[in-house]
Amino acid sequence: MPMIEQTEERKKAMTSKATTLTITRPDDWHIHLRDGVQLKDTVRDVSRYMGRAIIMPNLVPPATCTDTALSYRDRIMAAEPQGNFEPLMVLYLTDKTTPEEIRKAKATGKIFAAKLYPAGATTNSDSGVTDIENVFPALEAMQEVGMLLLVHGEVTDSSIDIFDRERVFLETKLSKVVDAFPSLKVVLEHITTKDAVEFVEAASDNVAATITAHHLLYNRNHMLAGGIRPHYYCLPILKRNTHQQALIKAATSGNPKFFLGTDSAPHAKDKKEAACGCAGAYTAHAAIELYAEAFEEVGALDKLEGFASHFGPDFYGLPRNSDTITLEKSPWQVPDSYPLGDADVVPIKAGAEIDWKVV
Ligand SMILES: NC(=O)N[C@@H](CC(=O)O)C(=O)O
Ligand SMILES: [Zn+2]
Ligand SMILES: [Zn+2]
Repeated sequence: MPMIEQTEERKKAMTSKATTLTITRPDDWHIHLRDGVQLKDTVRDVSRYMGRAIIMPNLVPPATCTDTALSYRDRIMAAEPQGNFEPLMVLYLTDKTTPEEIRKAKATGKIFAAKLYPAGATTNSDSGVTDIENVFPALEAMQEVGMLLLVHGEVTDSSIDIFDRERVFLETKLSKVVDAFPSLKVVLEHITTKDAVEFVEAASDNVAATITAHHLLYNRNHMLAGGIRPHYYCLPILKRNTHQQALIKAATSGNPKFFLGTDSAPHAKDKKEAACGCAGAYTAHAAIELYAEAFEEVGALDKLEGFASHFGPDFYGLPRNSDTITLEKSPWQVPDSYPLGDADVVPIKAGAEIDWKVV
C-alpha cells in the first residue's frame, strides 16, 4: 500500500476512535428563533455553545425593514441575559424593498444580510418575492454596500415536482442573479441536492452554501418508508440517498464554500402531527452533536472544525471565534419533546440516543 494511503488510513482509524474533540466555538449561519413566548426556549438552545447565529426573518409579520429587524434583535438579546451570544440580523426581501432600506440596514452594523424567499416557497414566505427581477434594485445596492444575499432556493410553480424545485430554481433563477451581480456574495441556504453542490462548486468564490445536519443524516426514506414521519418534513424536502451522499461529500470535503447552517425551525407538536403539517425540523437541542455524528460516520471528524467554525465567518468577512468548545463521546437520550413557549416541540432524534455531547 502506498505511503500516502497508509497515512490516510491511520488518520481515519484515529478519528473514528476519538472520544473527545475540541474545536473553535462554532456559529450557526441559518436558524429560526421565532418570537414571543418561544424566544426564551429557542435562544437558550442556540446560545448554549453557538457564538453567533444568522437569524431568519420569516416572522408573522416578517422583519422587512431595519426598525423591525432591530427591535427583533432587542427581544432576542433580552431572552439571553448572559450576553454570550450574538444574533446577526437579516432583512426579509419583498417586491417593494428599496435600495435606501438596504443602505439604512447596512449602516446599523447589526444587519448582515437580506433574505430572498420566493413568495409561497416555505413557512411564512407569503410576503416574499413574486419575481426575482423585482428585487434587482435592492440587489444592486447590496452588491454596492457589501450586504450578503441569502436564498431559499426553490421555485414555487405548482407544475414543478416538489423534488425538482431546487434544481429548477438554480437553472432558471439563481443563475440569473449570479450573472447579473457578480460581486454580490450569495449563500444558497440549506442545500439538498447534488445539483446544488455542483452549482456552488462551479460558481465564483462569491457563492457559498449552508448544509443542515438533518440533510446530512437523512434521506426521503427516513421520512416516508414504513410510515409517514412528519418531524422529518422540512423544505427543501429530503431527497433520495444519492443527493444525501453528495451533501456529505461536500460538507466533509474541506471546501470553504460549504458551511454549517442548521435551519433549526421549531413548530409546535400539534402543527407538525396534523393532516396538513408545517415544514421545519428542530435541531438546536443538539446541533453540533448531530453534525459530529454525520462527520464521524464517514471518518471525517477532522473536517468538522472548518465546516462548523471557520468557513462561515470567513465567507461573511467576520472574525472567527477565539475560544473553543469540547465534544465528548458520551451517549445520551434525547427527550421525546422540549418546551416551546406554551407548547412543545418534537426534536430530531426524539427518544433516541446521540453519541456526542458538548462538555
Ligand atoms: N425549513 C423549513 O422547512 N421551514 C422553515 C423555513 C425555511 O427555512 O424554509 C421555517 O421557518 O419553518
Ligand atoms: Zn428556507
Ligand atoms: Zn430556514
